[in-house]
Amino acid sequence: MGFVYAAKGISYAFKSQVNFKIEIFIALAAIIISFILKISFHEFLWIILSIAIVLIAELLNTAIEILVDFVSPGYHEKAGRIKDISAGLVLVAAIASACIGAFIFLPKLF
Ligand SMILES: Nc1ncnc2c1ncn2[C@@H]1O[C@H](COP(=O)(O)OP(=O)(O)OP(=O)(O)O)[C@@H](O)[C@H]1O
Repeated sequence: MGFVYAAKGISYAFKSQVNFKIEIFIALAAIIISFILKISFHEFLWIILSIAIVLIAELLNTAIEILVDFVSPGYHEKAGRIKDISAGLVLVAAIASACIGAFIFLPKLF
């Protein structure tokens, strides 16, 4: 039944996080563009991996934010620091994914 709880967690992240919705939208767009541009199987694996790291980062960030708010509801410098670092991990994943997407898609477009 672990799958049901996992689905509940992903569903919560989707409903509560605007960024997660945007990332899902970009992921679907990337998959559609992959088919339109007929990228290779290995290139498609990189796209899947890129999508996964961003979604995993966003889920982790969401969990960390909830955990911080739970253990430290008030203002605390360290609570803010943890959230900033957590936001940083999403940014690193997003930049890496954008680079991978650009390296795969751009040469096929221009
Ligand atoms: N309890 C806190 N103590 C100190 N600073 C905080 C605290 N909560 C948030 N902050 C600061 O505000 C920033 C934004 O925090 P917030 O919880 O609103 O996250 P967010 O990035 O806006 O995420 P989301 O929009 O997904 O809820 C944090 O990165 C941190 O710098």
